[in-house]
Amino acid sequence: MMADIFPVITIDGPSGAGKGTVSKRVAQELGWHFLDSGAIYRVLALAVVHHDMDTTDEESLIPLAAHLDVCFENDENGETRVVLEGEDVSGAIRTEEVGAVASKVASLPRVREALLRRQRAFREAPGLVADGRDMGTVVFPSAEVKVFLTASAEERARRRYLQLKNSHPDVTLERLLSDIRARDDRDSNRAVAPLVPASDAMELDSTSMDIDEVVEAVLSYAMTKLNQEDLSV
Ligand SMILES: Nc1ncnc2c1ncn2[C@@H]1O[C@H](COP(=O)(O)OP(=O)(O)OP(=O)(O)O)[C@@H](O)[C@H]1O
Ligand SMILES: Nc1ccn([C@@H]2O[C@H](COP(=O)(O)O)[C@@H](O)[C@H]2O)c(=O)n1
Repeated sequence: MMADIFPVITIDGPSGAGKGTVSKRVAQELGWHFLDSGAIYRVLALAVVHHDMDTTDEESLIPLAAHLDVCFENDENGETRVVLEGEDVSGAIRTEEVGAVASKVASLPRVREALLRRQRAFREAPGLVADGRDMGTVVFPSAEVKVFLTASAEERARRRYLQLKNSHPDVTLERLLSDIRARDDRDSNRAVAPLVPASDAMELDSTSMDIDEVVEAVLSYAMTKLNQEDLSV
């Protein structure tokens, strides 16, 4: 497959570990493309809510996933706008409620399959940084560089709280921690593409690291791996 010639860095891990933030920064440093695969599941979840659909009805969700009318538009500040059926949903998809629906529909094997091609299409020149749960295990198993980014559930809830408290004054740390634990449990224990590190992934615990330290650690690991790949061809 032609697309396989472009290198991929995958960053998988649980909710709030910092995958999106770090992947975006790494992609900017390298001048590569960026795939936020969670946003695709979140957009699907929002469409399910908008259309008042049953999250367990796999047959009805497959066509919705396959023909999801979504586009990702980069604005002049480098921010990505997520547009679903013509409506800017960039903010609406970020709530824990939408995350919870996303993790329900993401447990349906044929829904995941329907989204595979859309995700793989992001592999373009000069390279791709992809963040999610199964980037290194299922979507890009041949990726040159794989990272599994974690942090304690308490630290992830704290990060999410700081992120949401101004826009959603009703959020509480306790509620976020229990939502994160429920989502971890669902994502890790589903039958298809569960949240597990790829056997060839570097595991990085960011609990006591700041964003710059994580970005630096990922870039330095990626450079080593990519140089090794160059030498082996
Ligand atoms: N190492 C870090 N230290 C402190 N805060 C961080 C760190 N990494 C990320 N954050 C902050 O934590 C919040 C969640 O980060 P981010 O959205 O990147 O996580 P994520 O793993 O992509 O989550 P999700 O999978 O739910 O989308 C953001 O507000 C981000 O700025
Ligand atoms: N590769 C992926 C990405 C996401 N999911 C599911 O979507 C939920 C929301 O993802 P965020 O990264 O935006 O939090 C997540 O809880 C997963 O259930 C997935 O299955 N595979």
